[in-house]
Amino acid sequence: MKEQSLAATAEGEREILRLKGVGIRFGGLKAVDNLDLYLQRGELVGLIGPNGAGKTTVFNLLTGVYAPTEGEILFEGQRINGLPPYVLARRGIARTFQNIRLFGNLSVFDNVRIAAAVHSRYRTWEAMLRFPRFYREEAEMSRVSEELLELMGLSAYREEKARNLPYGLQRRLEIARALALRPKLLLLDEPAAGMNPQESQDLMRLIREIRERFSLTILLIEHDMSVVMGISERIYVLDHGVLIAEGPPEEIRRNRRVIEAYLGEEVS
Ligand SMILES: Nc1ncnc2c1ncn2[C@@H]1O[C@H](COP(=O)(O)OP(=O)(O)OP(=O)(O)O)[C@@H](O)[C@H]1O
Repeated sequence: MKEQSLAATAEGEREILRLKGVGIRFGGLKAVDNLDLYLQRGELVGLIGPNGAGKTTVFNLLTGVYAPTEGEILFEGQRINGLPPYVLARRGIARTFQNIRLFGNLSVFDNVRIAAAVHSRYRTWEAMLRFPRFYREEAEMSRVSEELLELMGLSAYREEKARNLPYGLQRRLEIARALALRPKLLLLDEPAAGMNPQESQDLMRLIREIRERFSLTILLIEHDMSVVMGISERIYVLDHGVLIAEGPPEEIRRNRRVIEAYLGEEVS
């Protein structure tokens, strides 16, 4: 009995996220139905499926945009159902969006710098009175933001308005901004959308690099099969809100149901 509970604890520590029978209904539509999913710490996992399968809805459930109508979401062993987005961001869940959501009129640097402020601990009155802690934290946040721009290859665009960046760089900036939240779990929603093959390859390399460097767990929605098959250790496949397969890329590629629902014959 004791051994069993020890094993359960060890499993709990390895596991960062678990969804148990999670579902959400929008009126008559079950966008996600009875979903079981887990992520081990440090894993890089793909989430794929046809348009409208429920992938982005899963991200919205994980980031508190929606509360599940059924089931349970555990993050680091704790139930997070229905917690608001800012709490989940502070707990360590960050995301990028399918439709890029940057502050277009702000500089590249400020987009990252604002996100870094999520963890600032000084109080408003300390900022107003310019207390030392305010200056220390401001300097630290700026330093981290500069580093992230450097890492993402964006330093040269530091003062540029975000809206003026080419599309591929805007996607990189979104990732930099998510990293400024110092996440444990990073959710990437179609990061390679609109990129040419070379940009996608560079992005894959970068995603691997940031995972190592920041000890991240990554869940990735992506329609570009060369990216998702090339980078993921495991893949979940949704169709009409239902999980139809889970496994390593080479299994998913050959899975009959996945081929019929999504991949078609050419990828197999
Ligand atoms: N707020 C909402 N209200 C009503 N229906 C919604 C809402 N959000 C999502 N849906 C519906 O839920 C289903 C799943 O949508 P979702 O955006 O999660 O799919 P997806 O797999 O991310 O698709 P895509 O690959 O096109 O981005 C769709 O039928 C969508 O219309």
